[in-house]
Amino acid sequence: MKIYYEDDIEMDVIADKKIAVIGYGSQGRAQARNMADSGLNVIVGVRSGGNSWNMAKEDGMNVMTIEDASREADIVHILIPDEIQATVYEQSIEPYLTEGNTISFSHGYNIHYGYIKAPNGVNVTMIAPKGPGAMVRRTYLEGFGIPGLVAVEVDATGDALDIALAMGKACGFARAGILETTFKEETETDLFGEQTVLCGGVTELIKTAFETLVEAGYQPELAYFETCHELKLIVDLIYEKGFTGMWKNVSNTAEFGGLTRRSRIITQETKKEMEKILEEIQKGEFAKEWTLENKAGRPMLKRMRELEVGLKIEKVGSKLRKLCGLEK
Ligand SMILES: NC(=O)C1=CN([C@@H]2O[C@H](COP(=O)(O)OP(=O)(O)OC[C@H]3O[C@@H](n4cnc5c(N)ncnc54)[C@H](O)[C@@H]3O)[C@@H](O)[C@H]2O)C=CC1
Ligand SMILES: CC(=O)[C@](C)(O)C(=O)O
Ligand SMILES: [Mg+2]
Ligand SMILES: [Mg+2]
Repeated sequence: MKIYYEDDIEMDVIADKKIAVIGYGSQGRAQARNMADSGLNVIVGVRSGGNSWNMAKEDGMNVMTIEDASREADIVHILIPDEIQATVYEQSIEPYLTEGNTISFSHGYNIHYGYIKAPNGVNVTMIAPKGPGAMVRRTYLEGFGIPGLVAVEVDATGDALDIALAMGKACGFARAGILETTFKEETETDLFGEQTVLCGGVTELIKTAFETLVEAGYQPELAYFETCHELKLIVDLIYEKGFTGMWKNVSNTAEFGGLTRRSRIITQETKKEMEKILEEIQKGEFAKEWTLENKAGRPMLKRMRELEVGLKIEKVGSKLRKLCGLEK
């Protein structure tokens, strides 16, 4: 395991390079601004006249079409949604690549599953934050950063790793540490983490606990505060102090109850299901399912989004977040 920090990384390898950030969404806006604020020559490549174009202009970025940015740049950092990267790459990026260029990602998905293949002579690298775009920007401005992952799939120029690390340092990731990995390991662990814990698992856990209390007749507002709102405060303790530190900060009652009951909630059955989900990721079955969903116009995702918005916890939560000023 190799972790790189600020002092391990030289910036001169990209000091005179043009870096095109393709996409100006969660990661694109954050990483483009961080790299520009770190003194790099950043171009934002987005669709002409769209919301991202206008936002990037308002942020004072050097904005071009994806084609022009890809033609102009030495490094093309692709930060558009995973499910459309292959199409946009084929139509608007690959035709403009030249020998010695680098294509760079913040998720290994399209390279790992073979949806994007780089031409000979082009580096393929990844510099990926382990956190959402908003936190990439916020922590950078606070003088710290989000931990990052770095990987090199193709090193055509002999300095692909140095290039990726310098980009990560410019984004602030080296302040927290950049861990060396592979496209395969990043892709499989990122998909697994977001499906079973970070996004999927945690919302199902909260939703189920909230519904259990409400169906038992408790006030929905109290159920929301107990099972959702307070979770951030507990996770912040784990983030800062680990399990042991968190247990030290809650009551002995909570500690005894939590330690004796948690394995009745996340059971051996749960572990078996996690192993099955990981296998689906490793075999490419999830990627195939996501590709088919997009080809069909995302019917399942649209339906699930409608159901999510209609959840009781969303209605109760929105009311309470507005009352305390968290939500506009
Ligand atoms: N969202 C996150 O916090 C994280 C995302 N990533 C990775 O970063 C990459 C970018 O993800 P996000 O920033 O979440 O994407 P996003 O969904 O926020 O990107 C939206 C942006 O992509 C562009 N875009 C959207 N549709 C387009 C189209 N059809 N043609 C051309 N441009 C289009 C627009 O500029 C738009 O603002 C992905 O590979 C993702 O897996 C990695 C770590 C965390
Ligand atoms: C924020 C992040 O790291 C995720 C959950 O992997 C993602 O947005 O894809
Ligand atoms: Mg992730
Ligand atoms: Mg992800």
